[in-house]
Amino acid sequence: MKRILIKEGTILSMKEGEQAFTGDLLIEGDKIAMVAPMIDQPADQVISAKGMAVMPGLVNAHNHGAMSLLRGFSDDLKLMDWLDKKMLPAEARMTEEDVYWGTKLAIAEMIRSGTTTFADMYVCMDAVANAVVESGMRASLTRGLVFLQDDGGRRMREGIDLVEKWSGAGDGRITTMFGPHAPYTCPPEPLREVIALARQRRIPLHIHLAETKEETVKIRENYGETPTEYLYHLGMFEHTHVLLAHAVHLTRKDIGYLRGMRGGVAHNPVSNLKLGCGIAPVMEFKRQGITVGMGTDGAGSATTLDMFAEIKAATWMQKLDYGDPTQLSAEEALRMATIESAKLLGIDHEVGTLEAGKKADLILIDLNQPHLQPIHNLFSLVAYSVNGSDVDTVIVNGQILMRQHQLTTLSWEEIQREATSRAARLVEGL
Ligand SMILES: CSC[C@H]1O[C@@H](n2cnc3c(O)ncnc32)[C@H](O)[C@@H]1O
Ligand SMILES: [Zn+2]
Repeated sequence: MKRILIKEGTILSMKEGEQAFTGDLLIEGDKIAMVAPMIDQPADQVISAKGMAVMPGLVNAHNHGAMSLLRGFSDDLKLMDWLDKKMLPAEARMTEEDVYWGTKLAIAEMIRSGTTTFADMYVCMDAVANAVVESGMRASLTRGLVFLQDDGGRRMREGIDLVEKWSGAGDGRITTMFGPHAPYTCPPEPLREVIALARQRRIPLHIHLAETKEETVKIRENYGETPTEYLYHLGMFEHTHVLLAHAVHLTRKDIGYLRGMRGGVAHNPVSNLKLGCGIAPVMEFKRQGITVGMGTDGAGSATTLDMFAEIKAATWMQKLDYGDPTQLSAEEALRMATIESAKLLGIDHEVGTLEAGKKADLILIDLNQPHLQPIHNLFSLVAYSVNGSDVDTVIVNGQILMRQHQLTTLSWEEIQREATSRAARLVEGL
């Protein structure tokens, strides 16, 4: 079993109530064996973390990885126009191979900016899973289910195939969910079916909820309810772990329906800002004891997959919304991007904090840079001043995926070549 010893780092464990301290961390195989001020043990590889922050890898709780091929193709549109007129036509041209290379492009970007786990909702999930297995990343995978046209059950079958074929693959790095896309693309009957299936098989659900005002108007026209009430009355929040992406437009009563739910909300601040969707009631969710994690959404809307940008945006949005800089502190935002997101994915027993017994998913951030000195408070520095490009080293499941900014499991030249030509073909004439 390989032993990696990380020496003299500034450790930000993200354990509740623990402050940063100078110390060492020992990895044995795929797990953290010890975190302490000084570890004097033999190791196969010693990494000096002097001048570096050592923290849990970031957990991106909502993404559509292969949409990185559509980054920058269509901006400054309303969500429904952006989706219906631009994204869906381009996605209709996507082959399995496009999804594979688009996902690899996303994974390369995520590793380079310190993300070690991502939740992905997309199509051609064999391609996504292969990209995850080969890269060494950790992921929660979902086949997105749009039920607007009858396809004879093909999409649902693909969702079940994903769960049966890939749960636990990649040495346990892959978990799966069922993914009804959104209230406005899922009528009651198929939604009831997928909820029943999730309950029967004990598989979580991943769904977009109340992202725009237009969605609330449409669902009221169709069903006479808010999007949250619609899901609640179909029984989605009973006995099922649910990951709700966005959750921007909820009434007080809606938030009440979520109280006590399993799972929680994946907040996507940059996408919400860029598409002008609104500000999610993050502080109210937290007050009601609802878990709130963080994601980027796809690069087609967020434009980058840098979770450090999301952390900043999340805090700024709450401060602005309340006109009060004490709202959503640096530490709270960092918790959302690590342990709270891990809870949403149902893997908080494995990742999200640095402690003995958990999987060795961690990042080293180079603090020896002008914009990261001096160091008064590490939570503040990491939340407000660090950028994704400051991440030096990334380890997932005990495997080094990036060392001194160099990817070790992926060929950037190959990804760049494939992504460039495929992206051009997807958008030609659209
Ligand atoms: C059927 S796979 C997932 C599906 O979701 C689309 N998508 C990407 N971003 C968003 C968003 O912000 N709201 C709703 N749907 C979104 C993506 O284009 C795929 O078609
Ligand atoms: Zn999304």
